[in-house]
Amino acid sequence: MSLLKPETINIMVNNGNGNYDSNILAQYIHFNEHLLNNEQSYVYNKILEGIEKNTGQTFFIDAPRGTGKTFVINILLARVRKDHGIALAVASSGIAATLLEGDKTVHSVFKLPLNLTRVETPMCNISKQSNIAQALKDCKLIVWDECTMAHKGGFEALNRTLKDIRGYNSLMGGVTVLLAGDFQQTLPVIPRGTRADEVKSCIKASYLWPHIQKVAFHKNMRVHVKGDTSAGIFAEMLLKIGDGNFPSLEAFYQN
Ligand SMILES: Nc1ncnc2c1ncn2[C@@H]1O[C@H](COP(=O)(O)OP(=O)(O)OP(=O)(O)O)[C@@H](O)[C@H]1O
Repeated sequence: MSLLKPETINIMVNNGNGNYDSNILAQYIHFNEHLLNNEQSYVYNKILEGIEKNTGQTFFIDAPRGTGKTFVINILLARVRKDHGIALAVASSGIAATLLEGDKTVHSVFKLPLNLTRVETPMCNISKQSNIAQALKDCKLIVWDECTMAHKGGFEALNRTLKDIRGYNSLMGGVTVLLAGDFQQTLPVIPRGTRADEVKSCIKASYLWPHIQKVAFHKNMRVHVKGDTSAGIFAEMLLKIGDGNFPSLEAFYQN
């Protein structure tokens, strides 16, 4: 059988029961794995090793816009699913979720409580008899994109729930978790809250944060691979805004 061209491969396709076509996924991996740049490759292999050795680590990829976070995540998802493993992919917002296979928001999949600020030890609203509980028990990888927008209580609720459902008292119940996001974009939104309230509620302020392995991407692949210089200018502008070094639009474009 001849190989499909990368752009014709749709790894989103499954048979509706969550079963993926291993041949299609193998081709997807074949076409894309060797394209990974050095920093992507380092992170990809580190996470893959964690999954294969079942080390139960939680990783955070600090990835500014266009550095290939979605690209790497989708190859990791394909790697797990090709071998019929369960990999769950969620995002904090609906828009980001559409870029990941699975197309689900973290609230809809993990049934996060809505009153995170008022409950001291929140748990996800998942019954142990449900299908999602079974999937959480069996899964090899959980990806949470845009986690930087999430309230730390949601992250802690997931940790508590995974420990309970999987019956294992280590971080995230021993499953490999990949968090991704960019703290220089959107922080959690706290209704009528101050800037300090937002900083206090983001996952960096969680007691779990020191236990997470941090890795980072720096190279803007929209510029390097796609030659999209305007994406580079926009990304640079976002970085300056995030660093608090953005004077004004006029001054930015004059430099
Ligand atoms: N190693 C690579 N080889 C070829 N293309 C790549 C590589 N890494 C990323 N790309 C391409 O670069 C573009 C940006 O990558 P991607 O969408 O994964 O970035 P991102 O970090 O998720 O960005 P954003 O946060 O803006 O969504 C995409 O078109 C992607 O296919």
